[in-house]
Amino acid sequence: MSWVVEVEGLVKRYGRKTAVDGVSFRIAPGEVFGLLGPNGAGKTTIVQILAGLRQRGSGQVSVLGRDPAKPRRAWRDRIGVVPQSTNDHADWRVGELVGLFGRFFADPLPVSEALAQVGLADEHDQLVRKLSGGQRRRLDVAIGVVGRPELLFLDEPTTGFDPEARREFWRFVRELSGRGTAILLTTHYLDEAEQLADRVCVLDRGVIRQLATPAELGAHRDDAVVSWTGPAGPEQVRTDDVNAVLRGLVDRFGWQVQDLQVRRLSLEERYLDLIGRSS
Ligand SMILES: Nc1ncnc2c1ncn2[C@@H]1O[C@H](COP(=O)(O)OP(=O)(O)OP(=O)(O)O)[C@@H](O)[C@H]1O
Repeated sequence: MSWVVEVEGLVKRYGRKTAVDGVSFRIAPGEVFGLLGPNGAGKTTIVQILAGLRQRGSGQVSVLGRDPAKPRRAWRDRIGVVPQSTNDHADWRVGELVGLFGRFFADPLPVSEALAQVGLADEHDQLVRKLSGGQRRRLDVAIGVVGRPELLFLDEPTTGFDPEARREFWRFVRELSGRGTAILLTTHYLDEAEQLADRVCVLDRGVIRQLATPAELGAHRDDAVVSWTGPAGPEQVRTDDVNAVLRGLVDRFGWQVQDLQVRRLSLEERYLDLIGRSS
């Protein structure tokens, strides 16, 4: 297997702050790889290093078979980057702008096709400043895919989207990966990673807490939450021994335990555990 991305022992420091602390992972062709983590986890730093936009401190990195620290024109043609925030280009028309970026690539998509892929076909002649927030973000993505990248970096692509726009965008990402594009997606949203990613890398404070498929991430939820209403009001405990908790409750209240509920730990709670922010 030839990996699209190979990262081994990546470290990046900004002054005395260690932003990325010994991270290793690989991305396969056509894979959607989710980098999930809270603010400051190191996601953008990793994307920038892999996209050749920032120098690493130490470690080995190979992207499409090359070291991104020494980017070449032909290599850049094979990747697409949708950064977290982009310049505005407010007075450009949508189609002109995508066409301009397309000219940087050897074999760009026709503008109409790039716009159609992100659902902006009808906005070809629209001024960028007249687009909604969600439409602008889709324009960023059209610019990211116009060069037919083999690997696309999407840095928090759906921040500010309404639920419908997010679902549409998710459909687009699935189509793109279905056509063979590998995608590195950074996100704060657990549901987005769960929906889109073949594998999810949970990152916190520069360290990988877990690297697993979404199903595996959920499968580790051994703990349960038992809740009831006692004399002082609602109470709950987390436990890996539900029977012991239930026996304790019966000892206290007899068989009249009010509002008794037992549920599995949610994926969200599991994620918060992983990043050390227990609910
Ligand atoms: N240019 C910089 N100079 C100094 N520190 C930086 C710089 N860029 C990032 N950092 C710090 O490095 C850490 C990781 O930042 P990074 O932007 O990579 O995280 P992130 O996971 O992308 O966060 P967010 O979700 O908020 O975008 C943070 O503590 C941040 O403050």
